[in-house]
Amino acid sequence: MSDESRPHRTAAVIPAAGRGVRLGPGAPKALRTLGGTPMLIHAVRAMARSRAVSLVVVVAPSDGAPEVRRLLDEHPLPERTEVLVVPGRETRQGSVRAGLEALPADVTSVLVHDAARPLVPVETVDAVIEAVRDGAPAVVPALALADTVKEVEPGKPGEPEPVVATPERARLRAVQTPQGFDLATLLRAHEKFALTSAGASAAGPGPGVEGEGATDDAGMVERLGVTVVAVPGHEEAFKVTRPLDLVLAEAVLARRRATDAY
Ligand SMILES: Nc1ccn([C@@H]2O[C@H](COP(=O)(O)OP(=O)(O)OP(=O)(O)O)[C@@H](O)[C@H]2O)c(=O)n1
Ligand SMILES: C[C@](O)(CO)[C@H](O)COP(=O)(O)O
Repeated sequence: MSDESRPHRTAAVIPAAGRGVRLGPGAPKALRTLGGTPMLIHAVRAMARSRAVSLVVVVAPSDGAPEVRRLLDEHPLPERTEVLVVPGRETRQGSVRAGLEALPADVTSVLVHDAARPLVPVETVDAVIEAVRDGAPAVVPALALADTVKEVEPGKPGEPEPVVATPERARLRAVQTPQGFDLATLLRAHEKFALTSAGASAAGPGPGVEGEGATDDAGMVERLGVTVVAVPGHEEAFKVTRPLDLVLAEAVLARRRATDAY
């Protein structure tokens, strides 16, 4: 819960330490370019565009912190924005934790934003921050789905998989980042996750969380029994995961540069 007597300070943690295996061979995903600029720099700028974010912690590939520091120095941010770089860990959640551990004591709320979502608009960032500052302990930007979703019994790759259920689409959302949190709540969630699971819990998932451990930070907060709320996400906040996403990201960026002096 947020302490009303403390002044707000919001930081953003950007996990950028992944390899980008699904994108195919090449440099670590966050360092690959989009419109000539590393994806990570786009993501950092997306956070810094919000006047409410005064600190960005970049979690670099474990052997790439000096290179990331150099890139950040070459792409300066508004003066109001401080940037720290820390080395990442083996899993996304480990990398997020490394970023949280670097936060100074005056930070009260935090955004966790994938470097792999370079084009999130500032309106989405601000909507998440506003909901946290209004008292929600955990906030996710989310979109309704266009496809029908089936639950299957996973089989061997390439083999038909039996469908076991069709969840009601109107109740489903695809969640994006930045996800926003009261910092104390997210720290508690990470501590519990690290203690109970070292990844995936032998005791099975907590309330409202399916299989494979938590794939996002809000999922870990759900395990505490704390309510997570969704605010409208944005189509352009999509995650660059596979090669086709890179084509779409280049097109969105080219359109912005042509129309918005981006
Ligand atoms: N050990 C890891 C793994 C992931 N990430 C970050 O978490 C975000 C979301 O992860 P994802 O899109 O899955 O990136 P990768 O893990 O790089 O992708 P892949 O699974 O295809 O290798 C990315 O910004 C990625 O850099 C991280 O900081 N540390
Ligand atoms: C955090 C996330 O972007 C929310 O949709 C997503 O869960 C990350 O998944 P990934 O497999 O680590 O890319």
